[in-house]
Amino acid sequence: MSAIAVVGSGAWGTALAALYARDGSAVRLFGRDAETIAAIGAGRENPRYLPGIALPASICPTADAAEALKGASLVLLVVPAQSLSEVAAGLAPHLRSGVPLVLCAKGIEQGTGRFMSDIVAGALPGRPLGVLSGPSFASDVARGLPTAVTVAAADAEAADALARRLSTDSFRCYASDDVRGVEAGGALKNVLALAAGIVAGRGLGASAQAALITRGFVELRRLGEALGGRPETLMGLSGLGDLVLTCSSPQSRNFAYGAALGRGEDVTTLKLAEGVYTAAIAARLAAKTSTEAPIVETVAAVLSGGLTVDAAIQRLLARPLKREAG
Ligand SMILES: NC(=O)C1=CN([C@@H]2O[C@H](COP(=O)(O)OP(=O)(O)OC[C@H]3O[C@@H](n4cnc5c(N)ncnc54)[C@H](O)[C@@H]3O)[C@@H](O)[C@H]2O)C=CC1
Ligand SMILES: O=C(CO)COP(=O)(O)O
Repeated sequence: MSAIAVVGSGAWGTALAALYARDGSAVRLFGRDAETIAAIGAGRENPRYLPGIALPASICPTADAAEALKGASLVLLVVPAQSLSEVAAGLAPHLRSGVPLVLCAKGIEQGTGRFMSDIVAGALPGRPLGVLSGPSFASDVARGLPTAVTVAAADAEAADALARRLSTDSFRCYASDDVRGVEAGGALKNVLALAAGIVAGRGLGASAQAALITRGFVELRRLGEALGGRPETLMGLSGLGDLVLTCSSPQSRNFAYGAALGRGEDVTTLKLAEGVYTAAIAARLAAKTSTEAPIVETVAAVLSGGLTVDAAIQRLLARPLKREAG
């Protein structure tokens, strides 16, 4: 099989590298952190981001972008959303034309409101793009546990081809031509997972948790549609599917971050929680599109320090009553 280059050697990049290496692809894993790259090469483990999970010996880790991308027929971009613009621009000299880029981050660029596909279309114009998103914890995928995700491309046949290429025996990819819907689902579920974590951390109970997830999904769907996604996509793996996963498991870094906030703990040492960076811009996009998104707005206000957790809960509960379908 042809070579896959994975750009980003954090938890998700390492997991995807392990997935495709086990599936028989030649995989090069590029990371900027030479220490982590050396550790992966020497110990067949990513001690910083996926400790305790054995990685296939066939993964070729490298800190050299040119080496990683040389001859690759598929490139997975797996760096955090706020770094994607810088990383994509740095890859330009090393990328062959026509090689598909698959965007695996879940977020919205803070300063600009751009989704991942907009960022890469700007930094690397004219490249075929796909977006991969859905319920998939890195540690599950790295261990070979099964899941299903969505792979989107603007052209339906290109999406079908990418989904075939990215599917393995344990990783089932559904194709979609709704790029924005898939991106919006992946980005917004992180903000709602923060809210679900806050509810859990504050000890508000399972009933509140279910209510929050359900109303959170209404917001994900409403805002996702306002931003150009289709309802059926937002009800799919990248929206509802990933929302269910991350709102119900402390394995989610966003949920864990929210839970720590809910318990009143220090959050400064916690792992990357993309929702922390997406919340404010998602709230701004809701305002810009006149979309009602009270949970997203409340999460943004708590994160900015404008609202305490208790005041946030009171604010959501005291909203004017309304019809459920509205
Ligand atoms: N961890 C998970 O279970 C999943 C994560 N994702 C998404 O994948 C994206 C990446 O997440 P993780 O790998 O989990 O994060 P992580 O925090 O584990 O790793 C981030 C990696 O990106 C690298 N990086 C950061 N800024 C960089 C820059 N400017 N240049 C080069 N490399 C840079 C870091 O060195 C690190 O290797 C996020 O958007 C996340 O939402 C998606 C699905 C599952
Ligand atoms: O997106 C994910 C699983 O699908 C990972 O979620 P967290 O970033 O909250 O851990």
